[in-house]
Amino acid sequence: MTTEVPGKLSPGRTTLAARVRDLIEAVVLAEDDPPGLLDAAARIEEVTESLRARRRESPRLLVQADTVGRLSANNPVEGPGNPLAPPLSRIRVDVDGMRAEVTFTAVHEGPPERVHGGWVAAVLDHAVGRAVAAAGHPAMTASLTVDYHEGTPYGVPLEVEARFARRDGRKVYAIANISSGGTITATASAILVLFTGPVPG
Ligand SMILES: CCCCCCCC(=O)SCCNC(=O)CCNC(=O)[C@H](O)C(C)(C)COP(=O)(O)OP(=O)(O)OC[C@H]1O[C@@H](n2cnc3c(N)ncnc32)[C@H](O)[C@@H]1OP(=O)(O)O
Repeated sequence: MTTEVPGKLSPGRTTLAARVRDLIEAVVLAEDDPPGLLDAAARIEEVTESLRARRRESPRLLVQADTVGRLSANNPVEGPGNPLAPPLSRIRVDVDGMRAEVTFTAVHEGPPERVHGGWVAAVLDHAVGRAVAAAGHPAMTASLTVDYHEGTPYGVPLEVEARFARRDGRKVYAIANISSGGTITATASAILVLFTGPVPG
């Protein structure tokens, strides 16, 4: 079952997700103090159980969202309701494409001081999906080629850009990049295939 929330998400949900994001970072950076860590684990388990007692059937939480129409606030890249999402901010979507900001943290570290390539690819994948939907061609990624030009830093705001390139039958081509302070660290080219049925939210 999905829940449609017109307009904005409830502040409770975004605040909870933000605090859990902080928690995940604190866990990753916590000093190795076994009794302290076990005590924290027990307290977290209590909170988890209280939330689980009010569990919904589906992770989907649909909100109105710009030109895409509907997008889950629990989307794992963009969604402010999902603690796993970095999430994206300052999202601007129009027929020309998508621009957004994202700030990764130590949680996303792959190479020392740099973002894991899988997270960079996830953001680029999401961005091309958003860009083609905004251009009027909602589609699923069939192929994503990512070139990592430089390490992508975390702890600083990064710019994400994606745009629709062209369409050939059901195939939709798009490109995207992620940059830090004007330096492009990774680029992607993607082939997406148009949805044949209803577009999932
Ligand atoms: C707005 C929301 C923003 C969020 C965006 C999130 C982006 C995502 O993460 S999408 C999720 C990840 N992607 C997926 O799960 C997709 C999994 N793959 C599939 O479901 C299917 O392979 C699918 C739907 C892409 C294509 O299958 P199907 O509909 O049977 O198409 P099919 O007939 O095989 O191919 C259609 C065309 O695409 C081409 N094609 C298919 N796969 C590829 C590929 N990997 N590389 C190149 N071309 C391909 C085919 O050659 C064919 O071309 P042509 O029309 O010229 O003959």
